[in-house]
Amino acid sequence: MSGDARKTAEGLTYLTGFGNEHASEAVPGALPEGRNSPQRAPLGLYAEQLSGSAFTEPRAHNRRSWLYRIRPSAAHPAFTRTDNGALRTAPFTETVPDPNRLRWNPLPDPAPGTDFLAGLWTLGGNGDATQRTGMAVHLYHANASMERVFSNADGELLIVPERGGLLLHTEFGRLHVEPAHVALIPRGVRFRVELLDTAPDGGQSPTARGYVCENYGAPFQLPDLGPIGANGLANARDFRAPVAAYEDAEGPVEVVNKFCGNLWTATYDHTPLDVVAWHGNHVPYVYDLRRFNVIGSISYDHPDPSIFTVLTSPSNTPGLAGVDFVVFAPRWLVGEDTFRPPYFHRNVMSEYMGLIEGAYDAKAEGFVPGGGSLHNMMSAHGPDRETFDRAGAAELKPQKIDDGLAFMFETRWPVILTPQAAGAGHLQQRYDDVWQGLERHFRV
Ligand SMILES: O=C(O)Cc1cc(O)ccc1O
Ligand SMILES: [Fe+2]
Repeated sequence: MSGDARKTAEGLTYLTGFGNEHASEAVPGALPEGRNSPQRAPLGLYAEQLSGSAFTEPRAHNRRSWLYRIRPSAAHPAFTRTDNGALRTAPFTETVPDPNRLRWNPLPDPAPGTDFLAGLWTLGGNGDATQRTGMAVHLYHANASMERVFSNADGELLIVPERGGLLLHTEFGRLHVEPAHVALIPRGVRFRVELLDTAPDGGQSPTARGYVCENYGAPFQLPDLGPIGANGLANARDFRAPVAAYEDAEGPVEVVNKFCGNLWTATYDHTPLDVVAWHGNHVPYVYDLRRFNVIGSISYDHPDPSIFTVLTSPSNTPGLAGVDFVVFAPRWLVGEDTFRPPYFHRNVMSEYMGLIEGAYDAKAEGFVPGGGSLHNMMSAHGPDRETFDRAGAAELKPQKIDDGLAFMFETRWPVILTPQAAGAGHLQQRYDDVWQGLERHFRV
């Protein structure tokens, strides 16, 4: 059942609830009653199904939406290849997998006129888009709104803004997303990105920067809660889907489609964002990370960060995610006789981390908003020397961590870099040094 439609501060109305069977019409009567595909759809619209799962997947995993649109999506000319820019897709085979701990500064400024699509820059990833497995880590840095429309056949896109608000014009309606929010565009859904904010330095041109997890595998879902109970972590009611809002424009519109790793373009004679009504569960959504209900230890020890999972893309092995999206949100630390920051560890999973604002409690410096770190499978990492020394000497009174918002894309396979990430000018050269000088304290 669909949640209530709610109006937000940004003036947009949303439908609430994760995975719901939503329904929305921008014009009263546009949505057929009692059937999906009447002989003639209301108001002269075309009915079209968009499937996000095989028709026959179990009901709990079945995803599809019905769209009622001015023109059917099929009405378009042939796509032709266009330049992929800095966007790359799995399989990633161009560099030797690197066991080193790696860290990057933010992307350099884009050339004038760079829209969200042109501003996408792939760091690396794993799996194979044609096999619908694995993931990619992208960053974006844009300074122009999209005039064109984009869709991705290869997977869903989890957009994590770090700088600048975005208005996402999707086939399903509009979503507003800003730093500390995330947005998800499902596989195949067409959208364009309008930049909302001017540069922080007071410059007039808008600017937007952030991260994207492209998930080729099973769609993100909420993690099971097990003994946590019926509530907590990301609560389903805080996920917001758009209400139907359509554009009705004739004239040339460029539509770009990423298919098996390449960008293809076609010039339509109308906008494809012409959906007047829809219903279904294959829908885009936004989520405010500040709503995350952080659960942690109230006795001793530092729990594994799986306790901070917002969304998970499961594999066929229970508990083994293709990719998890994890947030390190403001929280209290109260553990007694406990080393409170992240521990030293080696992990069979591979960890890409980014920073949305402030600082991260395992790194005293060098890990900056807009930057990122990669700790691939089994690479040894943890607190830097300064953090280790400080945490070992700290008085263990209750402590609020509220000066930052970090996240992790944690994946079952190593992240293989693109050549542009391996050779980037903004790749830090001496990251290993943060673990230099950890002194020997052993005494018998
Ligand atoms: O490496 C990191 O900073 C991420 C992380 C955080 C934590 O609290 C425990 C384990 C872990 O990998
Ligand atoms: Fe880690």
